[in-house]
Amino acid sequence: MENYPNLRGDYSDMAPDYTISQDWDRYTVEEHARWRMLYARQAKLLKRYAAQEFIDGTAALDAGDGIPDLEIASARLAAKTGWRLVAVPGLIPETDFFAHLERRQFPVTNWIRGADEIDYLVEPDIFHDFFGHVPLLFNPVFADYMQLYGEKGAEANRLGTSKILVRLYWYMVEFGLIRTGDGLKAYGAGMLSSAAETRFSIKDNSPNRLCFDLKRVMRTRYRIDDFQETYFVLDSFEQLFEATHRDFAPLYELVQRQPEITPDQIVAGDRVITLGDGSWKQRRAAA
Ligand SMILES: C[C@H](O)[C@H](O)[C@H]1CNc2nc(N)[nH]c(=O)c2N1
Ligand SMILES: N[C@@H](Cc1ccccc1)C(=O)O
Ligand SMILES: [Fe+2]
Repeated sequence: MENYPNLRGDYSDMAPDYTISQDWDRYTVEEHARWRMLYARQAKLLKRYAAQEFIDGTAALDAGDGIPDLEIASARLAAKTGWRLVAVPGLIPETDFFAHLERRQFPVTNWIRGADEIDYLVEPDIFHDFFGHVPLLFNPVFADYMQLYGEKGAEANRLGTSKILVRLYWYMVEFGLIRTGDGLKAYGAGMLSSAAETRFSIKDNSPNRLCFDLKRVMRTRYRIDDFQETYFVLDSFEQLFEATHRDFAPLYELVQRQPEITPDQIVAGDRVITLGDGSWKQRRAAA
């Protein structure tokens, strides 16, 4: 939460676990129309840019007609993988976020982005949380991964070390790519809720696209205020699940002792080489 420049949302009447009632009836006609526009535009990009598992989950949700009622969507999701949706006023502290995932509950922000930030916004809104994250919760492997992630999160919080785990979430849940027989596809929620970053992450030749390597992901800092400089590519969701389950804890000690690297750097043996003109650092410093 401390990273985000301006927290929005009404946190006044929420429960201790940050949940609120969605009050689906209070959305305006204009907000529903904005949802339909966002949805129609992004749905057009899925065939070319999104992983099939994501497309399947979107079809199961069938939420194109307007801002979804979370209780209805939650019942449909629970029947499939046991995940439920809860409404929250916006970004919530990592401890609470992980605790929800550990209980197979996904927090969904209750407000929708403004007309002036349709292509990209820094904070998660209901379009990002619902359209971006919920479809893959219909996929059994990813559904289990997200709960495992929550369990690791609770453990990391007890160790006071969630920074490294958040990188894993950031790169592999928010901005992950996957290699398929039909080429490179996006599955990360952070890309697939942003039309601009969806295209950028697959088509643009400026970002690095690296094979998934858990240790490198754990060491690499990320941006919260712009498209990513580096995307990691999975061979399968099972690969992510197995690596996290088996290697996160043992690697954790090692990574703690190594210097962190920025996305425009690569590690060759014991050397760290900065790619490009190092502009990432200036931009980062400016951010
Ligand atoms: C996992 C990591 O802590 C991540 O930044 C969390 C923090 N809090 C959040 N809070 C909400 N409501 N939604 C999110 O996606 C996140 N992401
Ligand atoms: N940038 C995403 C929203 C997002 C916020 C925070 C983390 C990841 C993604 C969008 O425009 O839809
Ligand atoms: Fe997200």
